[in-house]
Amino acid sequence: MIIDHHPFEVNAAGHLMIGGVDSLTLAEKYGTPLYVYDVGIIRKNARSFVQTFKDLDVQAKVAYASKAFSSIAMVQVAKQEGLCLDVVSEGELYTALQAGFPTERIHLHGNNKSREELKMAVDENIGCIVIDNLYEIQLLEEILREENKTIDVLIRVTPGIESNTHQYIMTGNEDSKFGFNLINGQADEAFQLLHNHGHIQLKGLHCHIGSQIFETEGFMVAVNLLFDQLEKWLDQVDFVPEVLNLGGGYGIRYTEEDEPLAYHIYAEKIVAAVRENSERLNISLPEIWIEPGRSIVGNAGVSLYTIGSSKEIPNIRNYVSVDGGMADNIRPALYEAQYEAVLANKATEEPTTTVSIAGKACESGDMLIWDLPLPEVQPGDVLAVLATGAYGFSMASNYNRLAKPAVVFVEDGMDRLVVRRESVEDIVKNDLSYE
Ligand SMILES: Cc1ncc(COP(=O)(O)O)c(C=O)c1O
Ligand SMILES: N[C@@H](CCCC[NH3+])C(=O)O
Repeated sequence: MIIDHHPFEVNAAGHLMIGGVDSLTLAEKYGTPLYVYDVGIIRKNARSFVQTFKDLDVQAKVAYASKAFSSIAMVQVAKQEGLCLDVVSEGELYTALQAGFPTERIHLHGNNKSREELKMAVDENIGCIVIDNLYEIQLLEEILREENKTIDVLIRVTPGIESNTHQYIMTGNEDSKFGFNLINGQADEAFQLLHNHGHIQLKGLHCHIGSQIFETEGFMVAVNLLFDQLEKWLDQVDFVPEVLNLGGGYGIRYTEEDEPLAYHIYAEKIVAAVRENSERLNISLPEIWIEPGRSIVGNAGVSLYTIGSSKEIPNIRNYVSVDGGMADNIRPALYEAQYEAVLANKATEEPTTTVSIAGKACESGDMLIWDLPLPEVQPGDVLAVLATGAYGFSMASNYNRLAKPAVVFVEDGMDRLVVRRESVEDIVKNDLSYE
């Protein structure tokens, strides 16, 4: 059964339960489309990374990559769990500040950070800036000189690894817009500028090899490549890194075909590789940082939709349309991402039909799921698309001027609205008249 691949229960009435609440009650109370998160699952995911490092007795920081899902409530959960926070823009940083997130636990990323974003980071005394390019170094130097301040940084390097994932979400390969390439000497150029800098404290290196990765080999190779470079800097100028950040990318289960590793396995393998290399170089073990995004929130999120019209094309396909689609989940259209779904009101009924789930946008590509086995579908049924917690809300748009759905958190049988549904007034609120 589809529901067996996902961490949700079904009640005696056959309704999907999320965090101890009947999903139909949520659909009724808040309307659809609706993003619902089981906060208990978010906490469990976060703790499995944090606990592994504790068990291994290594200094580590787990930074939640807030691009996966950023909202004030989510940032507050990350704070409660003792995580650090990876932000990549003024908006994500502002969200963190509004959430009261401790600034020293915030890390700023981005391949084109603006002067304003860098200044905001410096003014707020955030914990670390991950330097991506030479232009950024120039901007940051100017700001720090003007303000006579210092800040901790990591150099983001691109190790030249083709991770086993979709081309658009692969980031560590040589031909990438991110970071300084290790192979062609760009990383060395950044290092020469940054080590022994008056205002910039170089703490170590960062690399992120890609996203939705199901094996540990790529992380091992990345660690080895980072250490090959570090060895040179150790020999040349006695540079010993205090921090190594291995990024995020830990894969989750969207469908039955996905076979993710338990999160502790990634952490254990990374620690083993860093330990082995540190021993080889005879340096102390650097602090290990990771930046999981999808693996913290992905499987905790469910998108609820109401079924509307359908179109049967004999011998070809049955289309069933829902009240959302690519505007609230662009991933199927953008990456051909696959999802599974159940009827929330018939979650354990055997499938009797196969339908393709269409969104309501004026776009043929607005399909959420192709060929989904379901029980008999009626208008008004609630469809629950599973594992939509990462890069759904955060990549949502107002295409066709569709309003963004609300977000509800559920924990221990209690539900709470954490992002209000947009209204049509919200959609036109920045429009100005031209009459
Ligand atoms: C630098 C960096 N860190 C962390 C992440 C989070 O990745 P994921 O959500 O796959 O864990 C990303 C996105 O891929 C990223 O680019
Ligand atoms: N947005 C991508 C992953 C993010 C990549 C970020 N570097 C996805 O939905 O899978």
